[in-house]
Amino acid sequence: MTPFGTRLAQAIEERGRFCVGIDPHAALLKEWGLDDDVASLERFALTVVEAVAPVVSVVKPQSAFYERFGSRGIAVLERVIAESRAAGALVLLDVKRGDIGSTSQAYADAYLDPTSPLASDAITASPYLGFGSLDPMVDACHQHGAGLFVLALTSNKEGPEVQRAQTGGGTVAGAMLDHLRHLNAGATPVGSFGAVVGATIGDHDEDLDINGPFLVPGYGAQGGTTADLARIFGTSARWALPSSSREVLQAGPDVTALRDAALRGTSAVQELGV
Ligand SMILES: O=C(O)c1cc(=O)[nH]c(=O)n1[C@@H]1O[C@H](COP(=O)(O)O)[C@@H](O)[C@H]1O
Repeated sequence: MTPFGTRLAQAIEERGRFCVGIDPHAALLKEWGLDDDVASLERFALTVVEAVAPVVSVVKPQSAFYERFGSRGIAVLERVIAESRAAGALVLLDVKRGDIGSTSQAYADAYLDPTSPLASDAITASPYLGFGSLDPMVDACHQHGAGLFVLALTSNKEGPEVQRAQTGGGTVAGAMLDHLRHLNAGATPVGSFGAVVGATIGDHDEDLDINGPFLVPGYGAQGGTTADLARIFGTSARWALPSSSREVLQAGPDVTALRDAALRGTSAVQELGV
């Protein structure tokens, strides 16, 4: 299987650099004139897939919004994943998993093994049980050409308490970035092991030269802008993938309006020229 980093580079080349989060919030279902039930969840999510999966490089369904409807919600998530991939988008499943190694293996089997019903191109992972606890996921990525986006500097205001804590040689986030740099060493055009760095983070002193991609949430509804991409990533901005959920989803339920919102997002990044 072609490595995820190579597949991401190809998708960006063809479709530009923008990720749409498919997050069916209860408030958005209401805004779209839908009920808060599983039929509405399906209608919402598949409308977004129809609108954006044929045009953006990456979609990012956040699992919690599907899980809250139980097994029938998970069945909708399976369709979102399969139909998005069939339409040519890479699927980054936002599950933020992390556990002891033996359980991480089960998460790898659930999300990264191509024979699983929830198999995705990449997932988000939390390294805060120790980066090495993610080893089974890293191995699965090597085996199946999948990708991992590891939380480094998240977009929420509570993140710095843990992520900016000093370890002696630098910050906790810096240690996570070091691990990613090591995993991506020598990969071309870019490695498969990404970092999550929010568009809302303030100034930082981290070395973001990890030869890997960045998922950049916090863009749009949380206040992040294209100017923040240049500010935060500097020369590493080429592989920074801004991700927006609510700002795009608010354009629905009209399919054309949703697609236009996604295309505007892609153009804004392109115009930035970094
Ligand atoms: O991993 C993520 O995607 C993520 C990391 C982070 O630091 N901040 C963050 O907001 N997210 C996710 O990105 C999405 C942000 O949604 P909007 O604020 O509506 O664009 C949600 O699905 C969050 O769970």
